[in-house]
Amino acid sequence: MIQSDKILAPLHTLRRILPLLWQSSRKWTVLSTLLMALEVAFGLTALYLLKQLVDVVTELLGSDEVADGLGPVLWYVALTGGCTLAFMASRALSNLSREAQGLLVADHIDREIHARAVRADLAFYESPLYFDTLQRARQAGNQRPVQVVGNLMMLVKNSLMLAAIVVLIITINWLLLPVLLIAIVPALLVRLHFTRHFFDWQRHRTQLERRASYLDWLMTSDIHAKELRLNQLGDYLRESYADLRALIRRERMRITQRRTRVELGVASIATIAFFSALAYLAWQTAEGRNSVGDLVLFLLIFQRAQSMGQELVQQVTKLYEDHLYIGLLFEFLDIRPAIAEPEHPLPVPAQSREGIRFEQVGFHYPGTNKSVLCNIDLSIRPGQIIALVGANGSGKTSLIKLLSRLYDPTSGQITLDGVDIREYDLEEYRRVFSVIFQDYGHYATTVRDNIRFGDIRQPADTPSIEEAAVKAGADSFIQGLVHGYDTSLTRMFDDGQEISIGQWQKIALARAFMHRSSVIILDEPTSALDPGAEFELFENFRERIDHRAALIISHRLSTVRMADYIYVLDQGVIREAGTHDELIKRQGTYCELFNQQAHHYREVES
Ligand SMILES: Nc1ncnc2c1ncn2[C@@H]1O[C@H](COP(=O)(O)OP(=O)(O)OP(=O)(O)O)[C@@H](O)[C@H]1O
Repeated sequence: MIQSDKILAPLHTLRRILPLLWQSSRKWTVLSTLLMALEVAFGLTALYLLKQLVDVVTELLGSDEVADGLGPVLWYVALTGGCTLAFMASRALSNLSREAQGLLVADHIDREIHARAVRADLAFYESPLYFDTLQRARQAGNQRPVQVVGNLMMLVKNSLMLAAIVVLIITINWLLLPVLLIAIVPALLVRLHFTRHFFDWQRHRTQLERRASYLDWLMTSDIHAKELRLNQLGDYLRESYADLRALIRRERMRITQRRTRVELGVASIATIAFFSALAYLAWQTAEGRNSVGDLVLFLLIFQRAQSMGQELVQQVTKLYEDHLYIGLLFEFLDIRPAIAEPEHPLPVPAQSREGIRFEQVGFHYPGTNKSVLCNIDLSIRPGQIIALVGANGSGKTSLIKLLSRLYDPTSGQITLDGVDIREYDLEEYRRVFSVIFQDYGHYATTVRDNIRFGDIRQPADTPSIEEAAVKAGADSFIQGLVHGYDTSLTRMFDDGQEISIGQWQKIALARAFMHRSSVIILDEPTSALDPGAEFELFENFRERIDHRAALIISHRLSTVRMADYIYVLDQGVIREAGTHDELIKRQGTYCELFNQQAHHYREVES
């Protein structure tokens, strides 16, 4: 059963490749298959005609009517020449169409990989398995599906030619057939074995390769360039990289050396078999049981058969390898997000009445069992400004991730107007929010696009971009840039300009203001802003956000103070909740934190 599964697996791969080729480019798929079939047909016909020509010439040489026989000879010459020309033309066109098809299929596969990557659950990025699968899919290469069809055609062609040669060998002496098998079959088995072995090794070694790529990236990217120089990490990283590469190289060489030894053994057996056959034929010829012609034919044909067999072995190995690697590609393409659309999604209410409620929500990250949030009850009513306060690691960002459905709770539920948010259309639901995370994006594109990414459905020239920048306090510095809103940011491409971290944060704020969402979520929105900018942002915050609801995370309690309601998180649990005045009166954690910060300022003042 297992064996038959193994044999049928390449057929299964083929069944998946064909629709992929068909989806990528119907026209080129039909054309290149047709041209490849023509190439094979003309190639075989030309060979057959050549054989006929030789037969006719041989017959003619033996007859007295040479002049009469010239007609058919010329006829065969013309036919063979025409066929050879047609073979060359179809081969050239077939190569051309395969190349065109290859480019389209490669782009199609990239698109499919990107489609999976942008929809994959956030949880995937937290699992090394995701990166391994992605790396392997990339390793598989986007040209393989096209190669498979080409290799398959060549395999058919070579098999037919080998079959013809086998028939010829049998006509000399059928006992020579096992010799041919000894020359081909063990080599095939050895190749298949080592292809699988190498594939398994590579699969097993994906993380090591990724670690090496990571070190390479550390040494060559700009992100760590400052620390790398100041902490003089260069030599350490180079050594670590060299050690990893040496380990990978050693393991690989070990496999290659073993393969070379076994292949040499197999080739020696084939050679011994060949010379034994030769000796046998020579003996038979000496005994008069074979003609000298048979002996010469054997020498000529057998070598041809052997090289044909080698090609065949290569093609079968290649097909097997393609099947293994394409499996890796499909492994990635088969990834399905767990945060999925419900079967019958509900439309999100245009105007929320009750707002959002967390009801006894608990959460731990996939693959861990540490509880990050526990029995959370929290509500955000329309137009209400909520603040979340808590020490590092208390679960504030995780709560936002649940709210924006980047993860689903492990217990309890979150509702919008009384309906579990898992019932809503996912994309529509996510549009309820505009979020800036602490690690917001720095996009290497224009200022305009950096802001427009907050609501990509808007046109590039929408005045909303400038309005959002004004609200975020970013407009004045943007006007001062060389090309204003059309300035390209980061130094990654020509004409790009770098800006300060605080300026990046203002652009991220503008991005959040760009989208006319019902709820604005800001995770540490002012950590890099100067006090003046921060004061300006929160001075008339409610008007700035057009009286929409907001959820703000901040360690600066001066910012938190203006919120309508404050939740204090501690180790994933809500310890206190209330307005600023209520919490101060309670004299709990919030009051203590607030007094610590206020005391510090008072000290500075005095
Ligand atoms: N992707 C993750 N996978 C597993 N655990 C995580 C992940 N992200 C955060 N955690 C854990 O969850 C807990 C809460 O993290 P979270 O980022 O929500 O805290 P936070 O309150 O936002 O902290 P900070 O104030 O430092 O931003 C921490 O103990 C952290 O180690």
